[in-house]
Amino acid sequence: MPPDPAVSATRTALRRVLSSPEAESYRSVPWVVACSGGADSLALAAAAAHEARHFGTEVRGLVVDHGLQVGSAAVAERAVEQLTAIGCSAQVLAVEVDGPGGPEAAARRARYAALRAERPAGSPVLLGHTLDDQAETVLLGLGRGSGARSIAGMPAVDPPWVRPLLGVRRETTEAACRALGLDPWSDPHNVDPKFTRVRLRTEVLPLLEEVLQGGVAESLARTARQLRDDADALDAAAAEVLRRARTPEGLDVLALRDFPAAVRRRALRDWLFAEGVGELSDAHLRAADALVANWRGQGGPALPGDFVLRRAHGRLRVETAGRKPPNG
Ligand SMILES: Nc1ncnc2c1ncn2[C@@H]1O[C@H](COP(=O)(O)OP(=O)(O)OP(=O)(O)O)[C@@H](O)[C@H]1O
Repeated sequence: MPPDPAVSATRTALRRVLSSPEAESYRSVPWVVACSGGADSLALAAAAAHEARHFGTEVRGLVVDHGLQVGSAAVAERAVEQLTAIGCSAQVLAVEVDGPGGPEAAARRARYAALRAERPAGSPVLLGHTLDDQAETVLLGLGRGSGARSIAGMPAVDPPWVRPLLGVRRETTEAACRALGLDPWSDPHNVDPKFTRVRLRTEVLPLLEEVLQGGVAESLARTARQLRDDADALDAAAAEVLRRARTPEGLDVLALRDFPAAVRRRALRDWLFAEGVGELSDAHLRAADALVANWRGQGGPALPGDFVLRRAHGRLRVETAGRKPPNG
């Protein structure tokens, strides 16, 4: 009997990503699947267990127990049971969740650190993000105005992370689990409207789908792919411009000036970052860029971390606020 269409879709998606040139080194090493016990990562694990036989490799499931919800250990054990039943070796990683930024951010940090540390050297870690997650990421990035990189969404291959299901709908992973007799865990957080993402998923996206008569999630995911290609090209151009503009005395303004603003600002952002200046806003970068492309002798902008950018003798330099060399 041919496999269920949802099961086929998850397998095809996985095969496609792991056959791509970017994933070449991952084909014959063990694959790790990060599994929460939810439908996305359980369907992913089942697809991986099936495909691994063709690739001549094996699958290890890692289930992170953040210990934040009552009964989390039982949820993790249940995920391990199901992973074992579909032919993966599996283990629970219990992590300590603390540090800045609230419990969600701390849990994410602890999860990724544990997965990275536990994976066999050279192995990919497969994550179950779906097309719906991608659409939500893009919409959130757009709404927050956080720049091309965040609107470009999550990449499919970002070593050691691999996201084979970015082109697969969440409803497909749920259908695949049903067809395979798996019993995914429903995270109560996924329906709690105190989380921004949940409201996006349950209120904003359905309304947009209705107003635009469907296809919104796919369109957002397509936008992400296109922007990713554009952002990659601009980043590569900026890296080359930056390579030529660096001098021991600072950044050569003339080597930057005639490039498009999108390239200049990226080069400036990367240079400032390398100089130890982070947390840059769009306004900071525009003010920095004005020193290059629209200079009328004005002073440079103050930058986060008590730094100031100055232009002198045709060079840009980052200085600690307070020092003031002659203009030039
Ligand atoms: N407890 C967990 N144990 C192992 N893997 C997990 C766990 N939680 C999430 N994952 C992995 O991460 C994927 C994405 O999960 P989820 O959407 O909940 O993450 P998130 O909190 O939105 O954070 P991010 O999108 O940054 O990963 C899952 O499909 C799964 O592969």
